[in-house]
Amino acid sequence: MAKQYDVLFRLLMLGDSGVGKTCMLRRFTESYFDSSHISTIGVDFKMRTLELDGTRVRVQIWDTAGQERYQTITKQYYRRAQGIIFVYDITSESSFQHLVKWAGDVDEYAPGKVQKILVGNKSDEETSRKVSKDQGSKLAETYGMEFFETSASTSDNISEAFTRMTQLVLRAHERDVDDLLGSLDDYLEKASLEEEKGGDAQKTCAC
Ligand SMILES: Nc1nc2c(ncn2[C@@H]2O[C@H](COP(=O)(O)OP(=O)(O)OP(=O)(O)O)[C@@H](O)[C@H]2O)c(=O)[nH]1
Repeated sequence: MAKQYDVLFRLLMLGDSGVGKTCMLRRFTESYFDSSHISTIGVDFKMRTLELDGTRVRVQIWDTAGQERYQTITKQYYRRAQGIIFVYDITSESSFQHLVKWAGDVDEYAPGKVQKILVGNKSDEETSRKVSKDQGSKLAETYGMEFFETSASTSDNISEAFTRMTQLVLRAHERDVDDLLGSLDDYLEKASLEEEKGGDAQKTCAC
């Protein structure tokens, strides 16, 4: 069966417990919002395929537990990620302050080439806001990241944030992807020639 995508990337969501990581992921992958909070245990993931600049990108998005007691487990996933989404809750000052810790952990455990964005979630809760948009934007600038305010509840900016994250990763790995697609083209050409000759060609494409 033909492969449904060209490349596979792994993204990781980090941030305090309750900021809305699971809800954001559900909104993006299943267009669904649940107002209950069931804490993630360890890690969980969901997939979605996007078509970007003519490339079919399959993203495997890892949702990590924000609770401290799972940190030993979640840190093991840092080094396998190509993109990291830092999330805080705009109604929680502490979740914003803790970003220093999350970013420090990533510097320690994640690969240098990893792409990062900053997201302030729950933008629908304007009346309970504790972190201004300006504060979020300035912190993102300090870290050299792009910044989004999102709402998993209303869906505002959710697709934009995940899509941009994926695009940044795709661009950072453009050369690898070009090499991969080039070898895939060679393979398909060879396979069709073999088919014409009645032969059989096989290749396992690991990305
Ligand atoms: N108003 C509003 N509530 C939200 C939003 N996103 C999440 N929530 C609520 O915030 C609570 C926590 O959401 P989760 O997605 O479970 O939080 P989490 O970051 O995955 O938490 P952990 O798994 O413990 O790390 C839930 O009650 C959600 O309904 C949002 O955009 N707006």
